Amino acid sequence: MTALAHVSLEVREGEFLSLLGPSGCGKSTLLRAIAGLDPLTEGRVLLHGAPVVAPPPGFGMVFQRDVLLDWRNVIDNVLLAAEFEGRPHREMQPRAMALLDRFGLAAFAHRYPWELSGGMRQRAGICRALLCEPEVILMDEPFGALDAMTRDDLNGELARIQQEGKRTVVFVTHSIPEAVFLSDRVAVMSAGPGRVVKIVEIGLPRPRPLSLREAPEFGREVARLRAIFAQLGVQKA
Ligand SMILES: Nc1ncnc2c1ncn2[C@@H]1O[C@H](COP(=O)(O)OP(=O)(O)OP(=O)(O)O)[C@@H](O)[C@H]1O
Repeated sequence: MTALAHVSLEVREGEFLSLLGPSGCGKSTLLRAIAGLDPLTEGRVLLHGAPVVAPPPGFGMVFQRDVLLDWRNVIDNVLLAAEFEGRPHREMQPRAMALLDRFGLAAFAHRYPWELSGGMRQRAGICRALLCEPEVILMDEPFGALDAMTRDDLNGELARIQQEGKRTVVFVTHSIPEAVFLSDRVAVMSAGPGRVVKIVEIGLPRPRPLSLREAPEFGREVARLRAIFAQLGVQKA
């Protein structure tokens, strides 16, 4: 089957771009293609003009389910990112600890993944993705399996982190409000085969506190995206 067709998408340096669309429209496939994780049958992905054929150094990834190693404690799971980049644990340990602290996991640094809740595991996965200060962060529905309150917290934290470092983030989500809250631009996708049908600029100012979600301008952006999906015949994205 053809998972994606005629996708043309430019991600700008330092922007937060979401891939938003219904289940099965190819969001994960596109993200994996960008990461160089899956070979393409046609087309290409370029990073600073050079083709991506394998995960480039300087990419951080967070998946739908955390991929922590059960036999390593939390800080050693975070430090795995340093190992992949050939950087010594000693050098990266303070940063790993600072990240764990920021994500409320300092007290759990020496616990094992099976001793943590789902939200804590996902936070540890985010710390790992951020450890080596990646130029690009790719996130595949990282908060999809979390309860609403944890999801809110992590949305706020992610918005702050992206702003501080002006990092490029490509973020997959089903949730229109989540995409509006986090993004500079939203790539609206539809299925059969997967394609990007529209790119929507989100005109909300930054920084964006969580309370912004109660503001009328936030509701207007959400309604604008819902209307696009309704037009496409997708009731629920
Ligand atoms: N390894 C595979 N082999 C065959 N078909 C696949 C494979 N992976 C994905 N697909 C198909 O490709 C399409 C796109 O899948 P993909 O996982 O990218 O969608 P998605 O938008 O991320 O979905 P979801 O939001 O449910 O995770 C789907 O129709 C899926 O069934």
